Amino acid sequence: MALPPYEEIALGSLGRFADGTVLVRLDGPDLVHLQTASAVATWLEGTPRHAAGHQRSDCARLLDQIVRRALRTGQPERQVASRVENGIVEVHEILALPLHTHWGFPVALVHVSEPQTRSSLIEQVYQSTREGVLALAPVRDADGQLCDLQIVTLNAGAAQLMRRSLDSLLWQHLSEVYMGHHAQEITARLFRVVENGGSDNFELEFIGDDAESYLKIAVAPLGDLLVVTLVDITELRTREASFRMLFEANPVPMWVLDAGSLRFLDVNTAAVEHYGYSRDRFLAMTAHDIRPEADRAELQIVFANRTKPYDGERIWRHCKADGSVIQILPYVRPLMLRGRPAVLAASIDVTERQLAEAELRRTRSFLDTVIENIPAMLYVQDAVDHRLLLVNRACEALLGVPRDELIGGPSHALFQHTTARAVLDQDAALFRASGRDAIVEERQFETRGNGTRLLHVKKLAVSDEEGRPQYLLGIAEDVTERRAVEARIAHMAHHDPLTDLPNRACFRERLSDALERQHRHAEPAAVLCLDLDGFKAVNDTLGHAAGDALLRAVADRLRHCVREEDLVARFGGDEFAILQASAPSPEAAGQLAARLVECLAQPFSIIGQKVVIGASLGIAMLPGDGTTPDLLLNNADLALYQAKAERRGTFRFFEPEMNARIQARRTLERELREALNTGALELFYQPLLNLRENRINACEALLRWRHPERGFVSPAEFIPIAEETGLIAPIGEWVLREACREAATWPGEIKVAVNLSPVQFRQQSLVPAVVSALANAGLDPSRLELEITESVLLADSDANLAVLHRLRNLGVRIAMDDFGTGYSSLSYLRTFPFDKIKIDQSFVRELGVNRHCAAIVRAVAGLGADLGITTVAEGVETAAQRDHLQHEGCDEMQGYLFSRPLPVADLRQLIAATEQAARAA
Ligand SMILES: Nc1nc2c(ncn2[C@@H]2O[C@H](COP(=O)(O)O[C@H]3[C@@H](O)[C@H](n4cnc5c(=O)[nH]c(N)nc54)O[C@@H]3COP(=O)(O)O)[C@@H](O)[C@H]2O)c(=O)[nH]1
Repeated sequence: MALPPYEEIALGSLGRFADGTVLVRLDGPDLVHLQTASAVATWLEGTPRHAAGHQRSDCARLLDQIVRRALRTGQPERQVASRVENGIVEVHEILALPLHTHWGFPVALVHVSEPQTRSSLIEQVYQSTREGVLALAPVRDADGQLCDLQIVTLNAGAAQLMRRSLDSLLWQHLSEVYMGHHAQEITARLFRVVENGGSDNFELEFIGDDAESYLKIAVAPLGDLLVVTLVDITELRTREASFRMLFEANPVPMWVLDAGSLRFLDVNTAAVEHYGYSRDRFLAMTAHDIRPEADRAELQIVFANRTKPYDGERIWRHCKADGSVIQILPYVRPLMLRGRPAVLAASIDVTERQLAEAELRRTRSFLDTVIENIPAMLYVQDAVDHRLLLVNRACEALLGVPRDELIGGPSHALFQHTTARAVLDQDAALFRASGRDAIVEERQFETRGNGTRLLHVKKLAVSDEEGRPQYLLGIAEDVTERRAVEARIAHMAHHDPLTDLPNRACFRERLSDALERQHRHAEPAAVLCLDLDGFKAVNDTLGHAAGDALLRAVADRLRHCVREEDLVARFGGDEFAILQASAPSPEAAGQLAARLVECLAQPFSIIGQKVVIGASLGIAMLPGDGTTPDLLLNNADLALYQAKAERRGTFRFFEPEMNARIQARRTLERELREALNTGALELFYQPLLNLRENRINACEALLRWRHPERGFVSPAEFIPIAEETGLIAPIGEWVLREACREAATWPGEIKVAVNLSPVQFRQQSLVPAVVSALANAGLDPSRLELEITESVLLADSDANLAVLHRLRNLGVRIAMDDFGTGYSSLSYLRTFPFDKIKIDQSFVRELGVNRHCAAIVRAVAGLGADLGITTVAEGVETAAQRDHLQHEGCDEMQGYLFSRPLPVADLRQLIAATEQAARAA
């Protein structure tokens, strides 16, 4: 574009300034030089116009920048620019002025001044460097010997480092310059370079007037001159000192190793103290030496392949001087020391930490084992989302769900909907209470894999430091079986195992409740004590299995006889009790007792046999007959005792006087037991006179109890007691032995008669006892007559008949006593071949008074004669009775008329007298 004359005129009007100007236009993104003065073109390194593709000089770039800045700001821009050419530095001032023109595009007028200064670049560098540079010229004496050095040039840096002005140092002899306490050493080293050539490098401390500094000094010859370079290394030295201090005073064991040989180059005090090796010993060792043999190869590999510091990557083992091995975590940094690669290592002893961590791991493992193996289900769930975080093995087993399915799932999903809802509500309540109270409960859970289980659950809320609910810890024990066993044990503790009826303890509790109700609501009730009649015989004859079966059958009947609100209990043996609740009156209790008697009197079928027993009952009413369970039971028992004593198969109400009566009876029982042991029992004998020959045919042994206070106690009084208490067995055996022994002393034709109780037939020992008595006495069996009553054949007839046959087979004679008093006396004569019939004394007594009795006596005497059975009349007290009996054909008589029962000595006399009289007749 050709410049319009106006611009040329404008430039021309600048006069000599125009030589240093350039007019620049902004053309789009480019700057176009419209008019460039030749001086500026030269300044721009001979590139008068900027052309695309040309390498732009620094000056052109500078001009470009300042123009753009001026055009952008619309303000004049000024800058100083240095231009280096042939080692000469020219400094120009550049001024850019934005112009307002009518051309419509931005134009700037730039003025580049004449060089303001022109200087040598070397000189500038030499003067501006902070390093000191001096040139020293040798000074020789008259002999040509080097005696000093003279500063022939120095830069500002040298003057500053020597803390003097440049002018004061220039041309000075070195000997005149203060160089501190190293002056001699410095001079000597400089002289050596002058004399020997070569170069020298050294460092020294330079102490000035106010501060000390460290200089690194390099000396090199330059022709005849010495060039000395001074570098301030004070900062470096300070850093080194700091490092040294950090290293040495560091509480962490540290050392520096040669990277190649791994030899210790330096160790700090902490290392010496911690490892126990002296510093010298350390410095004589390599890093291998402080490691166990087995770890050394690995160390070598690590150092050979290491590309980066192995900071705390792994634990190493180090050996201390005392032989102990420690675990350390190394932190290693590579560095250069004295020109050689080295490593700085810090070793943190983590032995304690490792031990603690190992202990922690062990503890954790132990706890894991405990948690895993406790037989209770243990789980932890998140407090917020209820997800299970931990479950143990028992948990899996109990729920029947694998752990993987449990963890992460909501705890309530384990249960059915209703249970889950209740569990959630309960957990929420627990967290609301801030975990102050644990929840303990037993609940039935419907598990996914194990059906319904009864769990004893304890739940604890675990909160964070701020008290926010964090976890819920649950411990649950499956108590399904235990509770069942406990219930069974509780049942057993309160029930009789044979009949499953409540036992005495349970009865007492219920009786206590009944008393309480009676006390509060005046509810009457009755206690009925029941004892089976004839149970022992079943047990003895049919065996215990039959006895047990009978007791179970009795229990069933009793259950059916009472109302639901009543209670039937078994106290043991054949003792039962009934608590008749809300018994309206003694009549109602009596009706129940009668019903029970009636019910139990019905035959039982036990192991294929028909068994008939009975029951006796005693009744005590609440509260009149006692205000405590024990008293009521005791009084009902007294009533039962009375019932049994009077007549079996009946019941009695308690009466206060029973107590005294029964106490007396119990005293008698105790004394009878003592009598048997102390020899207070003895036998009297009453002769049975042959009515035809007037001779003694036999003598009946009649038991007597010589009581120390009461005198003779009648057998009619104590035999029933002996039968009830079982004492009849030893007493009966004693009578047999004693009677046989005595009879053996009598004339040979006189027999001895011994009474047998029906109870003795229940003893398996009866037959052996008879055999033994006969054998011991040496008595012929035919001289022993055993008297039995109808009752022997009444109960257990088959078994007792069998015993009778066995006895008779021994040769013993069997007599039917009290004949005529029973209902079936005659039929028994058909049942068993009796040897003798004793007509009961009640018939004899009425002879001559009651014609029926005479008829009966006649009939029995005739029957005996016809059947070949000896007939005896008992209780003959008068001659008329004797005559009558003699007339009717009775064989023998027994009674006071001839003789009362006599002590043995008297009997012997009577026998002798009778024998003598008979012989005389
Ligand atoms: N099992 C056993 N029973 C025995 C034994 N010893 C006796 N007894 C039975 O005791 C009952 C009472 O006997 P006891 O008081 O000895 O009375 C007997 C006679 O004393 C009495 N008796 C004899 N003669 C007369 C008389 O003329 N008048 C009169 N009032 N009583 C007289 O009769 C009793 C003998 O009766 P019994 O036995 O029926 O022959 C009694 O039942 C004895 O059986 C024993 O060791 N074991």
